[in-house]
Amino acid sequence: MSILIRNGRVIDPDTKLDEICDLQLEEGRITACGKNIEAEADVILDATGCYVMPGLIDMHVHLRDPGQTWKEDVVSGARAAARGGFTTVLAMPNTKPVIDSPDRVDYVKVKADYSAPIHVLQAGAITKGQKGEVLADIEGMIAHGIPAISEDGKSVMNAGLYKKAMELAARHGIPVLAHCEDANLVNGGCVNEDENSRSAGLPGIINAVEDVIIARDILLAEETGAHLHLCHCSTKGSMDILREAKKRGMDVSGEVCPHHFTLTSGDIIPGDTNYKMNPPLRTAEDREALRQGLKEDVFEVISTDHAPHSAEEKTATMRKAPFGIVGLETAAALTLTELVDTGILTPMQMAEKMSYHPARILHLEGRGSLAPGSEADVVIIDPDKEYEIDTRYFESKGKNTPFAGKKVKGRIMATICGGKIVYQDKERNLVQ
Ligand SMILES: NC(=O)N[C@@H](CC(=O)O)C(=O)O
Ligand SMILES: [Zn+2]
Repeated sequence: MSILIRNGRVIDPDTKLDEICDLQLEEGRITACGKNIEAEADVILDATGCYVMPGLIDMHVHLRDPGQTWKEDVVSGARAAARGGFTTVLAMPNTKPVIDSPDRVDYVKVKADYSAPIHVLQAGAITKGQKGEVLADIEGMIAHGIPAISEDGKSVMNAGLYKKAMELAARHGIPVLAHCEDANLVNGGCVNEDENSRSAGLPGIINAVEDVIIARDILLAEETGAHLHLCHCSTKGSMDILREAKKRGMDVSGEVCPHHFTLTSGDIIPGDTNYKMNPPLRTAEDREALRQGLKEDVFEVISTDHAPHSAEEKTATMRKAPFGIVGLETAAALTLTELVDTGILTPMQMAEKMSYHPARILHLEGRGSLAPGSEADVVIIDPDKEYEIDTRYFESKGKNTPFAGKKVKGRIMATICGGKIVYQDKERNLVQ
């Protein structure tokens, strides 16, 4: 199978190329990039007016498989990813049961290999059952292919245990993905602690819940030499502390999710649990700091924290409903609309944060790049296409998003994974 993508704006952070040209894919690899490639191809795609980027990579998704497959499963999640322009996702281990052993890593791997249209990677939990008491079989899971460890959904509150996990991660050269939340400071909070939470009479979550653990984890990473990656940063403090750590030359990185750079707690529609996620929507000051941190590359990654829940579960009250919103099918459009179209990020930075840096941090050889020899994982995006987000078209089982009905600019036209077209927009046919 060979594909020739003609006349797109090819944006490749790896080779720093940003120009209108053609891209050739053969037998699952990128084989050529240049102007007016004269070659036979099984499929020719006309990408005029579109960005052609390395397939997007999402370092933070919840696929709910095993155990809660009414919310999502490996296959529905992977289809949603393909529709969102993603060719690789990393699933978090807070499933039921928790992915804390080589066998459970294999379960996801086998299911994905047989049935998922894109690459699905699995992160291993840090402690058995995410109970925070004893370490999981981290080395066993590394032998079975996990690219990272994470206790996502919570923090490992025992710093001594966490330090041991970091030492293992450092020894094996894999990153530690840190969900930063001090369990003893949360205090039953369900939204950000501010005048909005107080007027709604809801228990609030203070910024220190996140910042205290970010600071602790950075000190532990400094001590152990582990690569620390901060998940879903939401506060101004996270940006300030991360920037300081980088100034000291530390190997630490951080991600921001589209909802945190788009919305604030002031946008919450009272009682609408599609605005409830963890960490919560913060203040305008926090959002500005996140945007600035993305612009200045303090945060090198945009991830979705795709967290599907069923409509029934989300009909509960703000206090009782589960935390989390879906993100795979809205992330590229929100990034384009909120950050690229506004001049905060260049298209190149978008490709860096949504593909190149995730590949680099997770050590995914041959991904996040359009250089010849790389895997033929490519996304074609029309940055000018305007439309309203409509959850009826979502491939995800989860429809829990605060962005339903939002007008956005930027649409995935095609997703190619391993040299195969795994998603194509129905309105505009690129095939010539
Ligand atoms: N982010 C969320 O609000 N929820 C996530 C957990 C997490 O990513 O921390 C989930 O698993 O539902
Ligand atoms: Zn988390």
